[in-house]
Amino acid sequence: MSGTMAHEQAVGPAGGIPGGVPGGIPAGGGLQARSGAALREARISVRNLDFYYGDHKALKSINLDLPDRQVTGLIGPSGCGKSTLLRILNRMYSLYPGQRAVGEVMLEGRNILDDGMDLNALRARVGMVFQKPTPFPMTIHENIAFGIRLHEKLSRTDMEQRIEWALSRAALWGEVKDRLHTSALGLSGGQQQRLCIARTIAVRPEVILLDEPTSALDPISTLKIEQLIDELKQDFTLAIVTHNMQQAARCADQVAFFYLGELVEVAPAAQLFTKPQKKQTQEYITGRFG
Ligand SMILES: Nc1ncnc2c1ncn2[C@@H]1O[C@H](COP(=O)(O)OP(=O)(O)OP(=O)(O)O)[C@@H](O)[C@H]1O
Repeated sequence: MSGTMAHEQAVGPAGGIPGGVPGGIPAGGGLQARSGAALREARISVRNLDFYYGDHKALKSINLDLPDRQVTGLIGPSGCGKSTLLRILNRMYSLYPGQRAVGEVMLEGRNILDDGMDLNALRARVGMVFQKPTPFPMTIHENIAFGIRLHEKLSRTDMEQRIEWALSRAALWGEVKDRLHTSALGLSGGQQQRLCIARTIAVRPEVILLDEPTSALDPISTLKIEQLIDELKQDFTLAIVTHNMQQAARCADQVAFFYLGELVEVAPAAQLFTKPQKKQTQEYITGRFG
């Protein structure tokens, strides 16, 4: 992902291997997966999806539903295709010639892979937050207003209300309300990541994609983002890529395990972590391979 990431971050509308390393789950022990609610109806349905980087087929026949206003965790070893899947869900890959998706990604009855899809509108509906916080080099206020202006024309009052709403939903308002017109680059890493989440929320998306959103953050900032994810699912459908299985267990209602471009297993989090159906899943979550 790294080579293309800076470009993708700039155009965003609003925007290891765990075996034996932190994030791996010891066999049979210690995991508190969300045992929660039954999975809801799909907000996004992926059907028979293949993806190509030139001749390289990076995803093979993926079928996956993202349940409405719930969190789907995407896990699997490095290079298995997790980030690639996220980049398909808001057509980020379309920025690059030679990258191609075949199949269906249905959002509200429409295949977003269709040629006629309005990509600007799609990226407002399906927002993305990246691994490294990526505030624009402008004020906190402008960081939020910039994305809104790409999609909507709001009166001054409505704009101010929307900015406050987005920062509040991202659990940042209290910390920044007195410094809205100072540079976003003066915020801590964790605050910057919440600002990026606020920027994504500000255009009122239906779906929020998070690509390892806490891997650059300290444990306290990580906890805040995880709490935020839990709150955001009241209104938004979320998908989170993570290498940290405890994080997947804490945050996700449903977990999908990928390996070598294939979706090996998808299940409610508690089930996947306690009773995986596939040997590869079992081996991965217990840190026996990566
Ligand atoms: N721009 C690219 N051009 C060619 N191949 C790519 C490109 N980006 C990713 N790939 C390949 O596609 C496959 C899936 O990569 P992807 O980044 O989706 O994996 P990932 O599971 O997100 O990995 P990580 O956890 O390390 O971020 C890998 O084989 C990778 O080398």
